[in-house]
Amino acid sequence: MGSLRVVDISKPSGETTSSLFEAATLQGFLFIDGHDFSQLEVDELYAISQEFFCTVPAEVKQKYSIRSNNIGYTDFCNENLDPRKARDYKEGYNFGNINFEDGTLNRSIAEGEPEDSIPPYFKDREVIIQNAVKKLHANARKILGLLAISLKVEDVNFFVERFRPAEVSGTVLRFLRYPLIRESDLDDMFDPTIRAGAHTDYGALTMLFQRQGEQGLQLQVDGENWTDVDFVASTHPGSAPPFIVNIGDLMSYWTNGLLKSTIHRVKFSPGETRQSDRYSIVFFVHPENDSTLIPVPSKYIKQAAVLKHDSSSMTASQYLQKRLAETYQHRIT
Ligand SMILES: O=C(O)CCC(=O)C(=O)O
Ligand SMILES: [Fe+2]
Repeated sequence: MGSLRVVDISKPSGETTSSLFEAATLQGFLFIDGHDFSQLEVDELYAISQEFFCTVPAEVKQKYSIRSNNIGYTDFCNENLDPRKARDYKEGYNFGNINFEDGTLNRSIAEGEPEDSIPPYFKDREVIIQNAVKKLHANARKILGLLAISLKVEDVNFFVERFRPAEVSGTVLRFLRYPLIRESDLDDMFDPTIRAGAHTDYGALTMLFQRQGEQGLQLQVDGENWTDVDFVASTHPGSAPPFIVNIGDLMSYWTNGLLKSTIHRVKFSPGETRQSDRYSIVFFVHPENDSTLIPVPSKYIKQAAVLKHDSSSMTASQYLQKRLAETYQHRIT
């Protein structure tokens, strides 16, 4: 497999949708250029993420530990993306239950549920994060609309109607930090080269910013070999680099496997030459909680059915709960 396709969505055309379709059906991974994020905006998000992980004391971060609603802080070795392997050496913070219309983060939705308060460090920088999630969600809806066209879905609004900005969904913004590991830091607890175990994503789409010199993401397209995802620069001056988009399990269910939810992981080579930690910013896009996972009405999908999934009786939120339970294995409440 060569490097990933770059699709520019700034002026969508027939070529854009066919390119998107090819990448989503063949690799399940691609780069999106022509989004509306400037380099400055993304740098600001990285700066917030970095300062949070490196300056907020561990006991404060732990006060906001991740709960079963997938909101909060996840500590080193808490998560098992590949449940057969060692736990992941990374830390992260998830914002969830977001209202993408007004940008409210971590809103409480179920009556009687304790509120997911935002760590004060983030609270002080809330507006920047709110603006970013609103834009991420708008970009996601644009990509979903283009996918609906490329799939020839009978109702071209099929996807966007299931991702309304103010409705409750499992959509999450996640800051991740994978610390640099030196030979002297190694112990037997974990495989030092695997930073996030092999997995597929649980949602519909994932959007991911990675920085130059901090690669490590790998895909397994053929079920055997791992391919590195390189860094790609934007063709638009002043713009942030293209973000990576990958197809998640729900989109695969919706399309009878026509769009690929590809296995991936984060791995660094032993004796790696990086000088710093790796940070990534990930936006996991989920449909409204009660969306069912029926194949979308498209002749194309009927004809091309690759996989018949037995998921039609499940909703998006039931599927998310099932996958989170496997990942955390009783380590969250
Ligand atoms: O950090 C990355 O590059 C990818 C992380 C990932 O695949 C995930 O959290 O689902
Ligand atoms: Fe992932």
